[in-house]
Amino acid sequence: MEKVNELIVISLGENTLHSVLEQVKRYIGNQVKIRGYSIEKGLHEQFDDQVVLITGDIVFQYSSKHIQGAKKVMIARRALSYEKINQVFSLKEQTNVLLVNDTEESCFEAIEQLKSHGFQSLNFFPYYPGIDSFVECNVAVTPGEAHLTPKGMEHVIDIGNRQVDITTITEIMFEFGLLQDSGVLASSEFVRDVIELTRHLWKLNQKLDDSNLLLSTIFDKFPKALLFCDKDGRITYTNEKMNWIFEGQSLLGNNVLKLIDSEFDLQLAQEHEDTVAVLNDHTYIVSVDPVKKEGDILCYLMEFENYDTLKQLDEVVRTKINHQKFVARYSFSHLYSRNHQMIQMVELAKKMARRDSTILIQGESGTGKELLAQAIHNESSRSHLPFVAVNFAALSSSILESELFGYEEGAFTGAKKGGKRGLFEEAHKGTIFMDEIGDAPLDLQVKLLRVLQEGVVRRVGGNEQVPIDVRIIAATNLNLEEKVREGSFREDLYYRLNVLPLDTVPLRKRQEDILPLMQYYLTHLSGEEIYHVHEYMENKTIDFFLSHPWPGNVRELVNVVEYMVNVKAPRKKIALVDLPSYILKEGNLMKKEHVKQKTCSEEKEVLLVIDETFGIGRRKIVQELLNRGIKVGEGKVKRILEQLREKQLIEVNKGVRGCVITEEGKAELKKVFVT
Ligand SMILES: Nc1ncnc2c1ncn2[C@@H]1O[C@H](COP(=O)(O)OP(=O)(O)OP(=O)(O)O)[C@@H](O)[C@H]1O
Repeated sequence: MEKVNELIVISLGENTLHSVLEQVKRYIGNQVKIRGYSIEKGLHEQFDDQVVLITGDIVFQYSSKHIQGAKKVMIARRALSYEKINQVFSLKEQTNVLLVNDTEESCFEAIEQLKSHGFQSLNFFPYYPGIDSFVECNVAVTPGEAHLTPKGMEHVIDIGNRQVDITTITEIMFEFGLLQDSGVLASSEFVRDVIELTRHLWKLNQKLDDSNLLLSTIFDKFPKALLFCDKDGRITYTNEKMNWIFEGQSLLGNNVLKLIDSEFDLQLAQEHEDTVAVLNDHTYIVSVDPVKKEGDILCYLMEFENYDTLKQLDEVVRTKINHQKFVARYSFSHLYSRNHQMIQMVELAKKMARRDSTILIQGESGTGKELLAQAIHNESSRSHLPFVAVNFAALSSSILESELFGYEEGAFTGAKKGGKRGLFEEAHKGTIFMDEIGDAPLDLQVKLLRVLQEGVVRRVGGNEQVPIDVRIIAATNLNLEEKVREGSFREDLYYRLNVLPLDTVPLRKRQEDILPLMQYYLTHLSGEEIYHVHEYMENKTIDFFLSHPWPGNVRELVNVVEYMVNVKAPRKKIALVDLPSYILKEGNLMKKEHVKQKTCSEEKEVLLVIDETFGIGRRKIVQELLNRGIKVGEGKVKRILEQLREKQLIEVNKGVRGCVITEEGKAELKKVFVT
């Protein structure tokens, strides 16, 4: 029999015919002649001994007489075009949709296919030319037959002609013996189609990714912690600040109700404007907003604002507004520390606040001595009465005297008419804070002592004794014991002041406080809610801060934070180079010293402690070494002291004078620490 090299394609409508012809020609158009016919236009030929491709079962019914003598009849399997189907995804569940096609059968076929592709939740109703009646719908979906949709249809989605699938193409090729020659070509054509489709999907994805990035950047810059969760509370999105509440860990997929304290209720929370909730041991003001689409709740947006910070800001604002001359602004809630020694000290201070005895606060500059004094006053029964601060380092002896004790009219040239009440009188019934008391001139010390002993003041130029009832809190960053030994501070005054001693701890000895204090002040000074310092600065900057010696203590830290808040560029974290140069220099110096100290023997460590703390006893040396991370028992320190004494590097005195370094000792230290 003569070899047939022609393919006959028969479809119901012209539209489908053109689409199928175009597709089949792409694969085998070079090797096989292809002719097409539609039932729509009418069939007049017989296709005996021909190879025939029909576009559906229904075509068979209409063309059976013409193709019964055909050599082979194949039915094309056709798939939906994924490229165009995405519009159907935008339809809401349970929407009534008119499926428009050229025949009843092709309508049902397309409906079946759409359902099998996951569109079960749409209600499809068929529409084809000649249908008796049909369900009125607002939306029509059609595979390439948009021209058939009934008039007045608002929304028509054309998902395009269905594509002849690869198995049908393979069947045709097999029939024409082309599989070996063109099979590769056909499959590569098919692969190309798949690649095209993938590229298209990738582009769509890319667009989604871009808008996601945009949105998450906006959310990350938002000043509060945010999350989205579904109706059951399962978290679907969190911004950076939210993650920092949980120390940077991702919360996606967790249930927000399990993260919040048990009494929290999503429904109730959205009815109230602000609800208080506890998360990871901190209190937050939470507001919940439902995100709705066409009346249905899609998800919830939850905002969290740090309640503790808000409360403190509120207190500061209130005390600033109320600020009068003699008001203490700070309370214990402003004094932050996780350090064991500091916590104990604060507990002690709270107890002392209840009594009236004199307190002496000793500690390095910037460690919060004044803050502590104000907190003690505000915790005491005198809190509603004046808190008067006087700085002994800032004023000369004569001015100090008239400021403290007041003066009578005509007491000296320039004295005010009618005289002036002194600070002791102003502080009557309240507290007087004598800052930098170590700098008080000796002559004034005598007068102070008398006031403390007798509870009366005498104005400059006056004779009258004015009784005063004040609570005294003194502070110094100098070593008063040493000053007593040197003779520059009166021993009797020292004992009079040192009734209730408190010692603040330098920041370098409480590393655990550095980052929380930074976070606290970043939030206060930037006006933004900073949930974790990592939001604000690079890891290297954080490491630097953790190893910085902080000679200016918390005051220095507050200054650095203020500097950072001023220089920080939007969307950029603070890097080391952004820090003020003085702090970088301090850091380097410290590192060198640290290296040297590490190489130093215990004997040298003890010598160093004695050098730094004039007249120190054995027990205090052990404690000081511990503070520096060196554990040496008292017995060993005793032996070391003995050796140092034998080498004449120190003098060991009995009683208060303790151990003192000698000139030889100092020279020895220099040898160790020469760079
Ligand atoms: N534990 C702390 N928590 C929060 N802020 C602190 C703390 N300690 C100190 N500060 C802050 O550090 C700064 C310096 O504190 P303060 O003036 O009380 O130090 P000081 O020891 O009195 O310093 P100086 O001896 O130089 O007078 C202040 O802004 C204070 O609020």
